[in-house]
Amino acid sequence: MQNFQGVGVSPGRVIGTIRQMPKPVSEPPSGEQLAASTTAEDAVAGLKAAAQSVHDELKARADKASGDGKAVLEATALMAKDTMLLKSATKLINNNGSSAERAIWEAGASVSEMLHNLGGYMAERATDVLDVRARIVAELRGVPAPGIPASDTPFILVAEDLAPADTATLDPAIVTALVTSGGGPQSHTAIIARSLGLPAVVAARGVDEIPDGAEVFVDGAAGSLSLEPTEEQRAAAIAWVENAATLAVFDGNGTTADGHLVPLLANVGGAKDAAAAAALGAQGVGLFRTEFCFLERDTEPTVLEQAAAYRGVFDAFPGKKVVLRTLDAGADKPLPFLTDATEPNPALGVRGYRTDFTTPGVLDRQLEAIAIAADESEAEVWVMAPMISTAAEAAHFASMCDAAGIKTPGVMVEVPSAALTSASVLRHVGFASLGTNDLTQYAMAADRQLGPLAELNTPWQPAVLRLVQLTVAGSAEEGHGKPVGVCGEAAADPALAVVLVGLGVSTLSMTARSLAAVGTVLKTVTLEQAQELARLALSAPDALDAKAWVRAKLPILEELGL
Ligand SMILES: C=C(OP(=O)(O)O)C(=O)O
Ligand SMILES: [Mg+2]
Repeated sequence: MQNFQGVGVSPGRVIGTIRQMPKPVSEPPSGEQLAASTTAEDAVAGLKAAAQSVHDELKARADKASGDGKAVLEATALMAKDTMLLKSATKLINNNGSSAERAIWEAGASVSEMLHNLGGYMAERATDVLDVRARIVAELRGVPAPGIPASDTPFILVAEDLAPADTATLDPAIVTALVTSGGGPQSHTAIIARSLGLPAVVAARGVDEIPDGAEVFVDGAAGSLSLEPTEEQRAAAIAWVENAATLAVFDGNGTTADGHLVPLLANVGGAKDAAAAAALGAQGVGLFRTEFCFLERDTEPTVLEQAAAYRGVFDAFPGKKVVLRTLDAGADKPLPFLTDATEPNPALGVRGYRTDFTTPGVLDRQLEAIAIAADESEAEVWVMAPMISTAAEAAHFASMCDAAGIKTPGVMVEVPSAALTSASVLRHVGFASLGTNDLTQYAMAADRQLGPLAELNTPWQPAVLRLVQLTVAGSAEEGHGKPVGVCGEAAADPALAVVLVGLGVSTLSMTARSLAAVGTVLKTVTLEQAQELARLALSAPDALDAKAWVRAKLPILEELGL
């Protein structure tokens, strides 16, 4: 039995056969000409046939898909027959003697650029053209199409990493687990896998070499993949399915065994997520990532457009708390109307609240939109700014909220300086929410997207836990005791959630899929036991020990496969 070890990012135990994600299609060399044995006529016919078969394949998949995936596939299928694309490629073959591959590559680039420049809906199609040209080149070369392999039968997907666009067509009924050789635990792939409830392991070196069709056992909590599953592993996979019912529904009551209340909230990116989170029992929203409503936009949305988007989330939680985060543009979430794509070091650049320094006015207008939406809804709306570093910034943000008529301003604590000075930061605002994804990245100086740094980049690092403890202590200083929640991915790890409660965190916000698991485990410990586990984790010499020591004291995790 051969084992591959990575970092577990979403629990679940499954057995299945693997399919490797095809490598991205490489660019045909610039100036590549038709082969001597091929006429331009033949090349054009070959190109048309390849485009037709790409269209037919995508159309067949669209017919079977539903929801967002169906729409993406239908739009891409249509693009494969786009006359402008094929005409300009034909011209390059006939006039320049370009190879069919090179011709479609160049034609795709210019059509994509033209669509991009048109803006709005057309600009959204620009990436579809690039996807289609890569598929046509793959078809011409006779190699597998890029993207998630099409299949009618379930499989375990192995990839170097997933691009955000791949995840739109990820069907959890077909892909039963996800294992990547790259990607960090706070990467986009990891966050998506958790939100789909898909068992997932990242940064598992060597898995790219496993042949398609090999039967494997994946343990998403342990972060492992094993070839030739044992009888014990088969039994564990069956037990996971049986436990799934317990872990599917949260009873809407976050509490420790002795009745210490810890509201369990959801992280959402828009109205659809919010409705799903409400259905899964979320007690409110602890992080509404507003930039997710506008990731495709080149231009700033109007105040009314914004108000409508925010209203969609507020309306899913009447009478409940919704913590909205103002635009966190930059680094892993670029917004062309706010961020400078040429920054040499975007994670340390003008991102989050800092965009107000360089593009003043956008934040004021966002606050105006939030106030309109909050006025019209029954949700209890709290508003926080991302990437606050100093007490002066907190004070400035609070004054902006006040001017907009927003009553509960807060800050995200995700920069170590804010954690270390939380007493003075919190003096100006009503609450703080710890963003452990960025707090870890900045405390450990480790890019959250990078697979090779996965061991550094975990919120189990005692240094990160100490920053959490200091943030809570700062709030208790001077007796103001303002609430400090956690909305980073750390809150979705049931063992770490217990530690966070022990450190004095008052709410936990996570992908809605994790609510039931976190709620179930939290109910098995008293507040005093959680505090004891927090002390244990803080005393560990490193992240691996902190995690192992705490997990050893929570046998329910192993029982449920978490
Ligand atoms: C919740 C966080 O924000 P994001 O992941 O959107 O940066 C965080 O940094 O922990
Ligand atoms: Mg963050």
